Amino acid sequence: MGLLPVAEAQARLLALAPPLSIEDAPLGLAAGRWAASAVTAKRTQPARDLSAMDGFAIAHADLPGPFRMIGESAAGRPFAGRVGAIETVRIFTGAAMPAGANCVLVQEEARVEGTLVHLAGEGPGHPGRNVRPAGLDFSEGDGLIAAGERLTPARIALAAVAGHATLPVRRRVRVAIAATGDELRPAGAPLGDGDLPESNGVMLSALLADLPVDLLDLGILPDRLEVLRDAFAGARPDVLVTTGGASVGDHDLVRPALEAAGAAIDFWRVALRPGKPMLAGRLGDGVVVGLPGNPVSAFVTATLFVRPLIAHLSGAADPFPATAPAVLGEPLPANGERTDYLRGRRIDGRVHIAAIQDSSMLRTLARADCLVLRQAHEPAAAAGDSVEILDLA
Ligand SMILES: Nc1nc2c(c(=O)[nH]1)N[C@H]1C(S)=C(S)[C@@H](COP(=O)(O)OP(=O)(O)OC[C@H]3O[C@@H](n4cnc5c(N)ncnc54)[C@H](O)[C@@H]3O)O[C@H]1N2
Ligand code: MOO
Repeated sequence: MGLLPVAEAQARLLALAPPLSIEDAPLGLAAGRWAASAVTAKRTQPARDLSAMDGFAIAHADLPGPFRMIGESAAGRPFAGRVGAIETVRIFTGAAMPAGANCVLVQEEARVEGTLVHLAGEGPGHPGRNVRPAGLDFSEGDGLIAAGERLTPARIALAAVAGHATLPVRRRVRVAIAATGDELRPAGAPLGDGDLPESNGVMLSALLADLPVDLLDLGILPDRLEVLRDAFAGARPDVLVTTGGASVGDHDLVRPALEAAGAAIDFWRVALRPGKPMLAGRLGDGVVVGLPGNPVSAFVTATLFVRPLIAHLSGAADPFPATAPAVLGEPLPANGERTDYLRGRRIDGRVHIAAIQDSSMLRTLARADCLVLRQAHEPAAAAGDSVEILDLA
């Protein structure tokens, strides 16, 4: 198997499984998920003409008044009668406009004497002034959220006011995470000679925290084929994510262990730096993604592959991270055959590239606020050139 171009690998990964089944989620549990079908308005908003201000509902033709106050309209308590000639109704923001009135005199421009209201300012300039007409926001039957759009806080609120208590979403994704490597110990545990605190598993959990996942931590697995095989075969999640053991060394057993567990590997090795040795395939009814062990490689491949896979399974129409243009702070050499994601940091509007890009170095990753994308075979770039970045901030 040669090196697969990144975009091709991403497409093949998503093709391994369709989005998960649909369920109705209460609004409070729908946030951050994706609409599984189009959401339309069950009602018109506002349902009728409402006042946009606190003041007095009048007929514009009756200006300059004075007006005789005949009642009150508050939000939720509309005035039942009708505003006749040079009459007014005390009205509050969000309250229904009474019949016969077509604008609102704001209270700052009114002087009240008993039941008489005098104009004490410019007054509403035209009929309809300070009134929100019925249907200003949307009308019953309008399409509000498209299938595949993320349910942001604003869309949750929109759905609520459109009359929905639940929204159609894909079920949550069950994700199992396994770190592999004899040298790994849980963070904070005592370390023997050659031991290393485990960091990829906790990084992955953190990286997926804003996605609709139920995480299953398979912990740290040793470099032993049978142990790996049994752990991989037993988990049965929607997505199994492994880290480490993906390369070609004698102790890199993830691929053979997955195959022994019954996995069909779809691809191994991507034209990507960092992250070349990643693999993906099907295991049982789920998808397995094997990430490289180097911490920055694991981060980059999780960002480019695991998060988009979870978004895709959750019904996202646009599952891949967005890139944006930025101005390069220093020159970059021509790129080789692998698409490069360089740790960068924006200072005064220019992006500066960390001098050493070794994929073991977490401190440069933690300091980076973006990844600078260099396409395979991209020519050298000068300071001031535009580059594409992936925002990490
Ligand atoms: N002869 C070759 N050697 C290597 C190649 C190659 O093509 N030919 N590829 C290199 C590349 S690129 C990468 S990336 C690494 C990835 O290899 P593995 O996925 O097999 O990763 P490991 O060997 O298991 O670990 C690499 C490194 O990362 C540390 N590690 C692993 N897991 C964790 C974890 N959960 N938390 C923290 N740190 C972890 C591990 O201790 C190693 O230091 O292979 C190159 N080699
Ligand atoms: O791809 Mo490895 O991730 O270059 O270090």
